[in-house]
Amino acid sequence: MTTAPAPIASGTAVLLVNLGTPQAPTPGAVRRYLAQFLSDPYVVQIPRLVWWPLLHGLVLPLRSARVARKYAGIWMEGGSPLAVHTQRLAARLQGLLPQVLVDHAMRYAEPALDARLRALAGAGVERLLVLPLYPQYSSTTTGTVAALVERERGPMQARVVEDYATDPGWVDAVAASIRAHWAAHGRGQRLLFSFHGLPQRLVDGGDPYAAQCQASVAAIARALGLDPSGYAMSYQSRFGRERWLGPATDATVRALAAEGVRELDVVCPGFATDCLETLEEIAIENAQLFREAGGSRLRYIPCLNDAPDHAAALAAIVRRELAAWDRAG
Ligand SMILES: C=CC1=C(C)c2cc3[nH]c(cc4nc(cc5[nH]c(cc1n2)c(C)c5CCC(=O)O)C(CCC(=O)O)=C4C)c(C)c3C=C
Ligand SMILES: [Fe+2]
Ligand SMILES: [Fe+2]
Repeated sequence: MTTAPAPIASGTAVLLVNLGTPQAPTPGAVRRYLAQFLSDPYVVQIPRLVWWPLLHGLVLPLRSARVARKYAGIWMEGGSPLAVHTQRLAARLQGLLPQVLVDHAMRYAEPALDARLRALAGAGVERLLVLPLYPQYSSTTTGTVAALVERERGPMQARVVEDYATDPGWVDAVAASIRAHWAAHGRGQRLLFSFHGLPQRLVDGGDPYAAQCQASVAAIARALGLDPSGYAMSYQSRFGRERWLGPATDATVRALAAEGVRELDVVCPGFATDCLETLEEIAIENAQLFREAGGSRLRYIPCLNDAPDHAAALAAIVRRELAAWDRAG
């Protein structure tokens, strides 16, 4: 992970950046990961003097072991799903873009973003296109990646893709994955689009995330020819006590069961790769909630991960961004 990539002729590289994930499904590794993640002022905006004792005295001791057990339930042979799928997607993208170097990094944990930036600069990269693996922009995700890139890019010129929430190639890839899932596993009575949540305060303060999630849903539903009565949208993974974006996924899943929906399909187009929040929270926890509320089956539709048309959509975004960069000089 720390070896410098070979120099490339064009001096241009593409860096995929994902959130990051623990190195092992153990309380210690989860604690180290959460400590770094939840110390980022872009993610938690409580003053350090107040937050630090709470984080280290309460949140980490209470959360680490419980969350480690959840990771253990979804761990793959090659590691955490988010790490495995991100690595495979980067390899697939490199195959489609032989003229540039494709690398990947994580905002938290390994391979660390700041270390990859130094390695790329050291390998002679002059121009770096950063593609955060978040289709919808939020200051808590894309924003913190952009800030770290700006601080650590060294002599490289860097450009960050802000979002691809309604990119036609990406929308078509998501729609195709939903159609393929219906063809292989049957189609439920309703399709739920579930996105990671965000404190409502950030949305009120101008974060475009919620509007972009809505735009993604509208575009995917249009590509599928869905009637508004055929789908719903909600936000999952609430953290802490303040009000988060709603409606909440767990309440929505229960409400749909109470309404008489027996077979429910759930897709998570805010996540480029499968992770704890999809494989555990949706496919295990919410599936159980749905059954407890009277539903018969919740079918989780996987993320695009390293699907060929996912890599093709990202390659098209990269080519377009590099061309725009060339034109801008
Ligand atoms: C204040 C807390 C959090 C904000 C704001 C937040 C925004 C946010 N997160 C994602 C994507 C992912 N989050 C994941 C896990 C995760 N998220 C939080 C907290 C906030 N997220 C925590 C504490 C955790 C860890 C798990 C837990 O302790 O419950 C993941 C999965 C990581 C994995 O290893 O699989 C992803 C992906 C987005 C897109 C987002 C804002 C829009
Ligand atoms: Fe999160
Ligand atoms: Fe969660």
